[in-house]
Amino acid sequence: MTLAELGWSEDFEREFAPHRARGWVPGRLIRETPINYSAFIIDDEGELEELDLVLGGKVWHDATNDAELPAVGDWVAIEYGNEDVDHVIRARLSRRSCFSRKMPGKTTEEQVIGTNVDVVTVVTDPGPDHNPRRMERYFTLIGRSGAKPVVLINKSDAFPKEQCEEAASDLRELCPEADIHITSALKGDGLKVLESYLKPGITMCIVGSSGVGKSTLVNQLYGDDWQWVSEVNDVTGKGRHTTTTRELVPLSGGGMLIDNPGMREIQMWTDEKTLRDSFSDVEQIASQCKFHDCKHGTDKGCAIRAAVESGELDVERLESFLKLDDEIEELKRRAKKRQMTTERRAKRNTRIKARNLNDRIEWEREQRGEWR
Ligand SMILES: Nc1nc2c(ncn2[C@@H]2O[C@H](COP(=O)(O)OP(=O)(O)OP(=O)(O)O)[C@@H](O)[C@H]2O)c(=O)[nH]1
Ligand SMILES: [Zn+2]
Repeated sequence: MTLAELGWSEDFEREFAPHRARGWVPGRLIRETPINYSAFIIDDEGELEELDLVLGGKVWHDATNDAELPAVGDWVAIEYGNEDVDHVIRARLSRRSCFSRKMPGKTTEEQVIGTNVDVVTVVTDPGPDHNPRRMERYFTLIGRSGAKPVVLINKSDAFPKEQCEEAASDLRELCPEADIHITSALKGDGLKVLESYLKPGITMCIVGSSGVGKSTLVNQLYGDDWQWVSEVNDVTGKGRHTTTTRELVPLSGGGMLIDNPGMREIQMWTDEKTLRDSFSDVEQIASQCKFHDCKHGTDKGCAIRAAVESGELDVERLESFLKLDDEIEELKRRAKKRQMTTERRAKRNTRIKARNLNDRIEWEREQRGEWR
């Protein structure tokens, strides 16, 4: 295997020159845990090798926020350690693209899901999942990342041809930059489309609602050597293949997939936004209730109840709105659990600093302003 097959390019090589001069080697991050990172490197024999790394003090120090810290997909400069000293990330190369989103909940912190992603594939279907408003959110997210948007309108075998074409033309209108394909994973043409993008060195993410055929497609890509278990019961990642699995997977046919819990949650997040948006008229009325935590029952000064009484708001619509709140509560509960995991992760920096004596010395020296 070569660096190029891992996504390395001449631009990276140029940026890496000063690091090479110091004897550091390039590696691509494939995993991030609360205490360390793992990366792929290409060893002297041209073999793919996996290394565990700790974060160097300067990299941590130079990051002005969490989003600038190394993340899965990043290229980093590695200083080799030995039996007694950890391998250390000494620098992060600039990102060609960055797939991120705002963290769930009230924080405005940006959460990086994957970097140096070339193609983001959204899988949907022409029937129950077809939802231009939700797709618009995906397109915004992908557009911001710098990756190429590709859509598979899957399960074409189960819907009339005209319905597939109609869905495709809706989406083409919505996002002319996107490649829109009508596919059937069952018939195997979905795999062909994915493979046409997955040239050597190309990194792809696959997102989309539950049940649209993502794992079917990914399992076809992996072939016999892997199974993608997409059932995620909760945010701890339970039910996934394994929690310590690589989040960046090289495919035997070329190209790589980035798949991590954040990627799977995009679906949850977009659904919450779409759900809320579809009731914006009711939300608007609710915002005029006297109490911000109004249950719209017997509370004093309830604008919703007034709107129902005056006929401005339909009772049935109110009922689904009230149910919607429960649904969103459930989504938030899951998001919060996820955020707790992320916050634990944010604490890793102190631990990393304490983990490695050399790094702590370097860190303390920096704190005293002795760095260079
Ligand atoms: N008719 C038809 N069914 C499909 C196709 N692709 C997948 N399915 C079926 O749709 C169901 C859901 O497919 P999955 O691959 O599990 O969907 P997913 O997107 O991974 O869903 P989650 O696991 O919930 O994230 C399965 O029963 C598949 O066999 C297709 O092209 N045509
Ligand atoms: Zn009210």
